[in-house]
Amino acid sequence: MTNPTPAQVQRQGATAYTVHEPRNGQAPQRTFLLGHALGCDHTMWDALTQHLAAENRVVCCDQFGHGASQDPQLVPTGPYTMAQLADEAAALIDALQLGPVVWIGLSMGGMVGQELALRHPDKVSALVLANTTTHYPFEARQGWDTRIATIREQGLQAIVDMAMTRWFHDAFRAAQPEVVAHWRAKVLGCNTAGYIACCEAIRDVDTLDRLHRIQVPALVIAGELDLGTPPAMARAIAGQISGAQLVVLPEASHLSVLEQPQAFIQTVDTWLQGLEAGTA
Ligand SMILES: O=C(O)CC1=CCC(=O)O1
Repeated sequence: MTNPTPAQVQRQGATAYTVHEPRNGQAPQRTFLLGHALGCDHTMWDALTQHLAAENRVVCCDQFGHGASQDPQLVPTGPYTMAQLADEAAALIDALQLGPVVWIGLSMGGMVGQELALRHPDKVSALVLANTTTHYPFEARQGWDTRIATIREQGLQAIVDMAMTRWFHDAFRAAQPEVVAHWRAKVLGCNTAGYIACCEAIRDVDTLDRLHRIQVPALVIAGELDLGTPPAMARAIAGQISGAQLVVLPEASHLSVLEQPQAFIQTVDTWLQGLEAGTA
């Protein structure tokens, strides 16, 4: 696993975040704000952060109930909504005076990014939406209800192995058990109520009818083996945002940035170069 230059965890209200200033010592070319998946934390982005922070400012935040955003005095009680999580991200952008950011979000982070761009269009200059969806069909929403009920009754331990099979495909789990163990421990390290509250926001995500309003450049990334947010969901997003690019990563399932970090980084880089050249 790639570790970025250490950055101190800081806090804005209930939200913990890290800031990486450009390593080249120059003014940042762009400012990126990175939103992680359910059950993870900002370190999910270590490889991408390390790469982008060569020339850019990179801010990573921990979602309520995750990582270092677990102070019971500060973190709101659930259920959460995607609008609420997006407003929290907007408040962070304002508090840190980040200006319009390139939001990169995976799964839950991609859902927050959609709402952020819809509710606060002045705060987003471009979007990367990875392994995410605009909504869930009825059966999948029932699946989230079942997951929530199971956690309420038996704790996160009861769902963590299922989560690993959704996050990482069979060959990856066999080849890199230490990575799987690391992220399994992250799930168990979440605040149970916060995890459930985020599940409720995810279950109710609903942006499809509004997505056409997004005007900024967008890159949509899918994993060809992702069962939770399959490529069809990515196609639906890309079909609604004018000019969006869609890339389906081979041999990747849900946590594509962890399974295929180099391919993920290369995809983002190529798209950013296209933005600069005016071709994306
Ligand atoms: O945990 C999962 O099953 C996959 C997932 C859906 C939204 C998210 O952030 O992770």
